[in-house]
Amino acid sequence: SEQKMDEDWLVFHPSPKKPDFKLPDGAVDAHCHVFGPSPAFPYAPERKYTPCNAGKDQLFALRDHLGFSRNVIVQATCHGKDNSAMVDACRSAGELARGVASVGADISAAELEDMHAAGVRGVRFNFVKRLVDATPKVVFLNIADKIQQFGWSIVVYFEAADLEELEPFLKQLPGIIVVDHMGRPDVTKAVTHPDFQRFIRLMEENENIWTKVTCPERLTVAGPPYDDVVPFYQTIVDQFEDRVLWGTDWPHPNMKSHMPDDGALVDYIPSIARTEAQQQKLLVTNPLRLYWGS
Ligand SMILES: O=C(O)/C=C(\C=C(/O)C(=O)O)C(=O)O
Repeated sequence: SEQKMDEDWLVFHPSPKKPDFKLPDGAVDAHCHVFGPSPAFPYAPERKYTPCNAGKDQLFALRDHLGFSRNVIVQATCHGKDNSAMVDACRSAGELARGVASVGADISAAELEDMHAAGVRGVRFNFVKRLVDATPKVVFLNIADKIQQFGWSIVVYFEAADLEELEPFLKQLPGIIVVDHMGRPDVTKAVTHPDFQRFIRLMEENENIWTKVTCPERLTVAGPPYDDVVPFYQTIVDQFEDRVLWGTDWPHPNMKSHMPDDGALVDYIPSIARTEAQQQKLLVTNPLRLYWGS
């Protein structure tokens, strides 16, 4: 039966603007999701929120509207370990989409092979307490070992307060690790604050750790135009331009303060990556290398 979205859920922007910023040819929206539509693709019983339906056709229409060529579709916690909506979207898009799945320790090589054939190229380990219950780290280490044969990478989602405790675990993970939203820094503390400097040092000391310079709407305290968040992105892009990715985060789960216009988010890119060379790496070279092996 139909699963009703949460009362306080903000639905994605119904008519995003055409961006003023012209995306480079082949640009990749490297962090986005598909939700349902339920009941065809039901939400997980263990979920901590129930989203609006936001299916593959709407995602691909947004891709075309904004001027992107490809998507990396990341499994969201509302679908738990049922990756069917994401895999279906990857299959429909063929070479134009890759996926990042959420799997359990019991995942089989055959299941991984099926997902790889559909375009999945990574797994996601989520540590955000409001989204998931804790998973023993040994489970993640087992999954990390299982995916090496496929050359997959690992997306990790955590909050800045958890980085110190997570750091030894992150350093144990093999392959490329991609941190969602810069590990969610507290932007009321300066870029020079020890907390963000811990994240910078993590990237300095570990060449295999990348990050997404995404979701100013989540990190901001000041609100649009997100002046309090942009210096954090600029610091990361200026220092690690070969290890950054960008994405819309459409359909923007769990936004309560406001719902960004996806076209307006694209227009922030030139303030995040201030040179054409940085924009080319952020939007094309880096995601193609990581998810299309080219
Ligand atoms: O979409 C995001 O990256 C952020 C959020 C949600 C998820 O990632 C998810 O449910 O998997 C959030 O911060 O609520």
